[in-house]
Amino acid sequence: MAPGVHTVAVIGAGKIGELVLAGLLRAGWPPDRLLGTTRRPERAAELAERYGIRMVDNPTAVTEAAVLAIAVKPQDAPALLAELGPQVPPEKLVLSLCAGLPTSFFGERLAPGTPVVRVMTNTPAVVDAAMTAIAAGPHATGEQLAIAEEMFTPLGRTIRLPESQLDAVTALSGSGPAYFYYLVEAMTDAGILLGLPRQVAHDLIVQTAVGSAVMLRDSGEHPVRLREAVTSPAGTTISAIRELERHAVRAALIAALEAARDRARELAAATKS
Ligand SMILES: NC(=O)C1=CN([C@@H]2O[C@H](COP(=O)(O)OP(=O)(O)OC[C@H]3O[C@@H](n4cnc5c(N)ncnc54)[C@H](O)[C@@H]3O)[C@@H](O)[C@H]2O)C=CC1
Ligand SMILES: O=C(O)[C@@H]1CCC=N1
Repeated sequence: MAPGVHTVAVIGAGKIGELVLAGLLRAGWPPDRLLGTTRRPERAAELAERYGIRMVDNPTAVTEAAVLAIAVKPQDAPALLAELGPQVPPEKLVLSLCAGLPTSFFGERLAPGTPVVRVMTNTPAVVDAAMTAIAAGPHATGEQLAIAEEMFTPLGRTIRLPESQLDAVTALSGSGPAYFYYLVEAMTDAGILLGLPRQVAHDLIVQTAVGSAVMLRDSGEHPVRLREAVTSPAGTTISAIRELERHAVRAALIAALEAARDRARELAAATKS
């Protein structure tokens, strides 16, 4: 599919919506094939100026776009769908970028047969390094999944998964960048404790994170082997690893991701009350 064959409207152009619009423009989408909507007029003016795209109201987006990418917070989705759902003709493709909400949430609020594809991307989309998972809802065809894929592949990697795995994906890769930034913050603090200037500590950790990530991606080696190669007998690394184990960092990460998955489920459950 050539970029811009379909007009795409991002409904709720906040942080993620903006990343998608900017990424599609970088991928060659013509600005006149992109629309955005927001609640605040100042935000609409800012995006129109920054990207040269047309910011419209929600009903205009529904009329003019073939693909509606819903990027509001899950908590705002019920009100949005109450307003918009009855206006969406079933030949439109609805992409949900919302954490937690199953495609059935949209199915219940849209005309019967409207195709819905659930997408979970992440903020490294800003540097075309996103991880995006795509899942078909009941009425989405292979062709419609391919449209979602062709929109998100220029922003990084995409993977097709069953919808039942999307809450876990949200916990791992959707929220994932935050865990890495948290680790960088904590390791930078450690550098300060060890007497390094903050900027030096930051630069050391960022390049170490980039190098380690590229090695993980490109070497094909298991992370355990990569870690073992750093861990010399009676050396420095094993002393650090012993402390990580003593503080149950592995168990903390497992619990943290389980909590994120559970929160995704709660967000969906809250739309039923
Ligand atoms: N921030 C992240 O890293 C990720 C977020 N997501 C999902 O993306 C969605 C958006 O998240 P963010 O961009 O972080 O939130 P955000 O709050 O920055 O963006 C949401 C935007 O929707 C607008 N909005 C709300 N109701 C509207 C309506 N009725 N009509 C038009 N615009 C409306 C808000 O004004 C806001 O600009 C959420 O569902 C979230 O779960 C998914 C993956 C990663
Ligand atoms: O924190 C959140 O709810 C969103 C979804 C995934 C990343 N950020």
